[in-house]
Amino acid sequence: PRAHSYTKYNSWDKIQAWINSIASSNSNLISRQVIGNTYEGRPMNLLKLGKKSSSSKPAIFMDCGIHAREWISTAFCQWFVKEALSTYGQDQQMTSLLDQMDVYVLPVFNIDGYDYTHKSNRMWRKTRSRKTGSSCIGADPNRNFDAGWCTLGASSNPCSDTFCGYKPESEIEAKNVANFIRNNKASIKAYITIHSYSQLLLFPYSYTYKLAADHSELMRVAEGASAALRSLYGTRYTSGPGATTIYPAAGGSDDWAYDLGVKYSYTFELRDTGRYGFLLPESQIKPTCEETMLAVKYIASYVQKNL
Ligand SMILES: NCCCCC[C@@H](C[SeH])C(=O)O
Ligand SMILES: [Zn+2]
Ligand SMILES: [Zn+2]
Ligand SMILES: [Zn+2]
Repeated sequence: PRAHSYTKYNSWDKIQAWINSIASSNSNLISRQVIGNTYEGRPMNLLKLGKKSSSSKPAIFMDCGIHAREWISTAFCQWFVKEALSTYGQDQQMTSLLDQMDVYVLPVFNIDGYDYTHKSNRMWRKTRSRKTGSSCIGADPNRNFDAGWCTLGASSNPCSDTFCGYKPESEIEAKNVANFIRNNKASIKAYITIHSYSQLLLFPYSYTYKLAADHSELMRVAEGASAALRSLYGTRYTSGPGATTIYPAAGGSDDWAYDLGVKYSYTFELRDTGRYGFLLPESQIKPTCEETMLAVKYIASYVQKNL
């Protein structure tokens, strides 16, 4: 059977095998922990990148694949891990980052949904949770966090693609991630969540039109990261608060992390702007990931300088 490839959209089985092998590839720089299981019982593997240290280091938390059909997002987290390990020791910025901080990477947040897009419905977005009383399946994890929950830009209809869930963190995947971040909030300085598509770099708030207390700083960093991204292939991103830059949307992981105190909280919407949309060709995985590396490294180095 086809092996794992960084320039293909890997099935969940390939990604799980990749996680197991890469997590044991360099005990000084990477380790793995399971933060809980998905609704259908798949283990949520969190990778921890960073030079091993007996004391706890400041950290960045990045997740991919909240939405099942956004395959370029999941591909990016795999790419990031590969780049981090392969450029540590050569790339000054990555070496400094992993020496000073830890980077937690959740390669696939919504594993059940991701597997479902490979096997059944390519356009599935939500989790695959079931509840008696409704024939419709799943909730939108990015509407299920306890941040203005279900007030706007979300639906209380279980059949909607933006169903907010029966209560905040009703989705076990969201609860597992929220628990981890809550338990580690003293060290987590930044939260980055990867989505597609539209080429946007968003930050809080989406649950209100009110500007965040740190709006101007978050905007400056987003502009710098977008410029870094554009420097490689000229790809243009728009930066701004979610509510006015894309649409109002309550219950998002970024807004929740920000209100918890994780100041540098960003949502990426990767390529493209609609030509292929969620069906971005595999030929664009490499360029998309390379340009996104520049933006993520820009944010990470800014966080480092402002510890
Ligand atoms: N917290 C919401 C950030 C803005 C919306 C992001 C998109 C990604 Se597909 C969405 O969840 O609809
Ligand atoms: Zn998404
Ligand atoms: Zn999106
Ligand atoms: Zn590279």
